[in-house]
Amino acid sequence: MAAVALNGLKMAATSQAYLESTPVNDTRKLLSDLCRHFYGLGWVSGTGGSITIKVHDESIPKPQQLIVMSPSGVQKERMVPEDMYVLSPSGCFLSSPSPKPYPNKPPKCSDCAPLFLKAYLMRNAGAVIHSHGMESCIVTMIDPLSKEFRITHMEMIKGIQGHGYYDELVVPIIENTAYERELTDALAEAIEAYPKTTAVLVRNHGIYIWGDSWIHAKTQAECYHYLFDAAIKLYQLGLDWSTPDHGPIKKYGGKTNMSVKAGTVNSNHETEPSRRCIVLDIEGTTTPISFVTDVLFPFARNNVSRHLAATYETDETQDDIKLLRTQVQNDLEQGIVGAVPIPPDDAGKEEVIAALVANVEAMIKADRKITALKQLQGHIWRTGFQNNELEGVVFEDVPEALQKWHASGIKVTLASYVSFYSFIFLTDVLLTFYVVLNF
Ligand SMILES: CSC[C@@H](O)[C@@H](O)C(=O)COP(=O)(O)O
Ligand SMILES: [Zn+2]
Repeated sequence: MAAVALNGLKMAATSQAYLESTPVNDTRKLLSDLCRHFYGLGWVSGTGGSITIKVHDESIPKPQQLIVMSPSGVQKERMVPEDMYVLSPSGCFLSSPSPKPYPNKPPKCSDCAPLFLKAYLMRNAGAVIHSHGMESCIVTMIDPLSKEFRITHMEMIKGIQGHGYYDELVVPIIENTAYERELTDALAEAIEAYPKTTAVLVRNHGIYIWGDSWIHAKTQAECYHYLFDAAIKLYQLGLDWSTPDHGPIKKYGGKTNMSVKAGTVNSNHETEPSRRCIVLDIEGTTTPISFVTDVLFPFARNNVSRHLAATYETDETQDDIKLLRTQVQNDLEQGIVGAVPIPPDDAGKEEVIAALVANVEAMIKADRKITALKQLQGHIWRTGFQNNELEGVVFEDVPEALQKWHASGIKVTLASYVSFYSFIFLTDVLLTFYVVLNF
């Protein structure tokens, strides 16, 4: 007989015959098969992780069904049906594996047993999986102070009992301890506090997942791991997995609003935003190259004389002239084509400017990337922007991108081969963000 009546209920018989029955043996085999599969997924490597399944018997209510559990500290992918423990519903050992020769350790039931029993008792589970999957570990480390993992608007949430696509999935996180059994009370408290949850994360360790049956536990375990993996990848992309649109991670008052916040913890146990930076080129990135070649360069070339004449007495232009003199002197010594001597200052402003213009035109024609030329061009462009003779251009998606990155705490730096002054005056958008982000 597979079951006996007790108090009007049927419960698993503990006869040797039942312990050797097909349902028990099938469950032993199923458990070893699943563990081999889970090893392939990285859930039970290095002897970590564990699994337990109730012996399904239609004639026995689940709370009275026997429990099959994996042994402790063994190569989980190499377990065979005979290695399993069989326990009564209350956790008494009914069958233990035989010792194996050296180098195997003496058999011992999984250290997770008291935790598994909590899930059976408190949630009437049919199976419990304890995974050491890397994603279940790392997702608890992104914010070491977080007590929950939250995610929404992901199709795989539908694989978690009682959840739809639009629901927010909340998984409690408990703190790890030196020994697995010491997690028991915290796990029970989390199960109590989160009536909807079918899993509890253990920080820096892994996760316990249960379901009505082994299929349900496995399905959910796959969905949980998928969601943790997605969350980590979204985080690496600077995206917030916890919000419906999974947009850039936002910061309020220096803190992110993610349910598991980004960043590191400083000595005051405050989360600091992670340091991330995007360096944007101007030409061809924020701004069409044609703006530089067709507008900026011709403007500088056509306005050298006018600019020098209008600003000749200023310190800035005198500094530009000084740089040009030094450059031209070197060029003359090296026989650079187009270099012409610049008369001394007392030769008169017009003569000096005429020589400067001749040199600058030759430098532009030769497309020389020299500081003396770039500095002067930058000043000419700045004057052009200030007088509204030049108007900056950016691609249409630039303002929104800058806004998003800025809001998510990403530092944006602009770089240009043309000139410092060429880009900070390109548009109000670039100027605003340059000032906000760099000063
Ligand atoms: C790598 S050792 C991991 C164990 O300490 C424990 O966390 C674990 O998950 C497995 O326990 P076990 O007793 O082998 O079932
Ligand atoms: Zn573990």
